[in-house]
Order: sequence, then structure tokens, then C-alpha cells
Amino acid sequence: MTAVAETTLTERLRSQASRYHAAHPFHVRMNDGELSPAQIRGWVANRFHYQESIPIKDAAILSNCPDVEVRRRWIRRITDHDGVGDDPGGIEAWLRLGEACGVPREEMTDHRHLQPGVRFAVDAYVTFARTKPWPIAVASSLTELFAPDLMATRLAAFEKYYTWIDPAGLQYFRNRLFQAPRDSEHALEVVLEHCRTPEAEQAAYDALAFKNDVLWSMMDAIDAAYPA
Ligand SMILES: O=C(O)c1cc(C(=O)O)c2c(n1)C(=O)C(=O)c1cc(C(=O)O)[nH]c1-2
Repeated sequence: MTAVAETTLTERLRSQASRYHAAHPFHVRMNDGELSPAQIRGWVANRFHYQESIPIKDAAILSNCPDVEVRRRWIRRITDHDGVGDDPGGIEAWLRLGEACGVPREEMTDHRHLQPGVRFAVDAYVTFARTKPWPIAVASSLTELFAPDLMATRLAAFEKYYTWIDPAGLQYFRNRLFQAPRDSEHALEVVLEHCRTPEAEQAAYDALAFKNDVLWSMMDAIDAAYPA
């Protein structure tokens, strides 16, 4: 494939930024400082199911991937979330975020606040990763191309508007500021390398659209469950 064609696929993928969940009304209100503590708590408790499912999703991709070089890098995503050595990992960081917001950790881990629509969307993402060709599952992670801007805006918004939350609890967002660009850069390399036919390029594009729908559906379910 020529560099020109690669640019085109990259551009097509990046063009889906406008459908990223950063534009969801609930996120817009969050970043404008308009959410109540109950709404923030509902969001944090529901998003925990996404956090706990990400390493399972990434293990599914690993289990389908015969390429040692890809696996050597992809496995990092699992330890980032599960922790390794002295690093407690992203799932623990999210639990601490929840506690800083006033949600006891057992209320996250026992799913008592988990909305059916959030469960359904997250589980659909895991099933997608289990059942699609592994480079297409990798493409579905590319929403992370769009994540750093949202993460920076969110961090600033939490520090400015939600001062009732202990800032130490925001470490999860700080970690994602450098993890997300590193991960999405690798995922994009993999997709450009392995999705070279028009059919595979379209499947990669569709995978990213599917993932945008997963994230948007989660936000719809959260928005409906925790009205102003
Ligand atoms: O808070 C967010 O807006 C957000 C978005 C995304 C994303 O774009 O998929 C991820 C994360 N956070 C995140 O924390 C995370 O670990 C993560 C992993 C993945 C993925 O698809 O592999 N996306 C995301």
C-alpha cells in the first residue's frame, strides 16, 4: 500500500472524531461544571463496568492474535489496567476515583448502580473483540485517538468545578493522558499494516463506528438514569 492510501484510511478513521462521546450532552454538561454530585457518582459507578471489562477485551484480542510482536506490545494494556508490581493499575485507580466522589468501592464492584444499557453496550464491545478478526478488533479501540483532548478537558473541569472531589482521586485521568496516545498510536500502526484491502479498510472503519456507538449508548443510558 502506498503512503497516500494509508493517509486516506487514517483520515477516514480520524473523521469519526465528530461522533465521539466527547460530544454527548452528558459529557458537555460534565465539562461545563453542570452536573450534580449524584450525576457524577452515577457516571463513575457505571463507567466502572467499562474499566473492568477493558483488560478482558484486550485478552480476547491477544488470544486471537498470532503475531508475537503485536502481542508483546498489546499485553501492556492488560497490566496498565490490572496493575503489576507496585503499580496498582487503572481499575484500582478508578475505584479510588469513585471513592473520592463518594461511591464506596463495593457499590461499584457489586454492580448495584449498573444500568442495563451500559452493561449491554460494554458487553457488546467485549463480544466484538472475541468474535471479529483481531485487526478489526484492534480498530475498534481507535476511539482512543480522540480521548486525550477529552481527558485534558475533563481533568481541568474536575479541578475547577467539582472541588468537592479530592484531587488525588483524579490520578486515573492523569495516567490516561499519556497512555491513550501511546496505545492509539500502536493500534493505528497495526490497523494500517493489517487492513490493506478495500474490504478490510471498510471493516476497520465500521469497527470504529461501532465503538463510537458503544460509547454513545453508554452515555445515553447514564444520562437517562441520572436526570438533573
Ligand atoms: O473516559 C473516556 O472518555 C475514555 C474513553 C475511551 C475510549 O475512547 O474508548 C477509553 C477510556 N476512557 C479509558 O479509560 C480506557 O482505558 C480505554 C481503553 C479503550 C479501548 O478501547 O481499548 N478505550 C478507552
